[in-house]
Amino acid sequence: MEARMAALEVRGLRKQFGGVVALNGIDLDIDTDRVVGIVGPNGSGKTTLFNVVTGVHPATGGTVLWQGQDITNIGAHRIARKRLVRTFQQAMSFPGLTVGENVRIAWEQGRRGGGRWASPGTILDFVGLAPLGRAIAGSLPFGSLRRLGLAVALGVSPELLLLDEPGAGLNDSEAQAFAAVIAQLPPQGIGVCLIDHDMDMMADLCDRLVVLDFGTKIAEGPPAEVLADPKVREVYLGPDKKAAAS
Ligand SMILES: Nc1ncnc2c1ncn2[C@@H]1O[C@H](COP(=O)(O)OP(=O)(O)OP(=O)(O)O)[C@@H](O)[C@H]1O
Repeated sequence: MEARMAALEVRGLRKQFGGVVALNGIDLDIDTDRVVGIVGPNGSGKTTLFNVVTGVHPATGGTVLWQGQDITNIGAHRIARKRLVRTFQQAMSFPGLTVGENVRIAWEQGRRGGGRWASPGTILDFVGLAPLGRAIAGSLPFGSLRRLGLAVALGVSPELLLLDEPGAGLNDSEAQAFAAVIAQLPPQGIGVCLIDHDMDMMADLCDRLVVLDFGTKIAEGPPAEVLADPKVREVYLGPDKKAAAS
């Protein structure tokens, strides 16, 4: 029987910035029917992984396959057109335009080659921004701006969405509401891979966690299993505190 391929297959991915090895041979499979979380301490290579997979930075070595095609180093715009889309920590939009106009621009881009949304309004409904469609984007409170960032990313009809710290800066109830929207993406056929430091949210939301440390994958699996792994506890708590906590 032929082995089934994951939508995104990362093999031996390496990235060096001068003498700094940010990614040290990462292997990763990601499907589009799941929420996969990437966690790890500051500087462990999470954002660099997103940047290299989506062509923002060239890889130093290794390969990235998307739907069976080698997309390593083909450039960020070509990768985004293949519906492998990332968001940045800073929500992006045209601040002088309305919320609806921002989403329409992305939706029109996504419609070329067959978008999944019937109209910009369906995206606004999905992310809970419909009542704010006529508001000027630049005037939105932070929580709504985050939703707009998601709506714009969804507008281009991703099959896999890479979200970099979507919960950063949100209060607890905003983060919970945002997580509830993210959880609805895989049932719509949109896979999610996200980076976040909020371990409670990640444990609730993710089907699988991948843990990076110094550019190396040190653990991967269901959240409860991964968070109980002594290697992971050591990375987060340190060897002394791990002993005290156990
Ligand atoms: N553009 C760059 N130029 C030089 N070094 C970089 C660059 N981007 C990342 N690095 C280095 O690569 C390593 C991994 O950084 P990265 O931002 O990927 O970590 P991270 O896990 O996303 O961290 P954080 O949780 O703080 O966002 C760090 O040592 C960082 O200083």
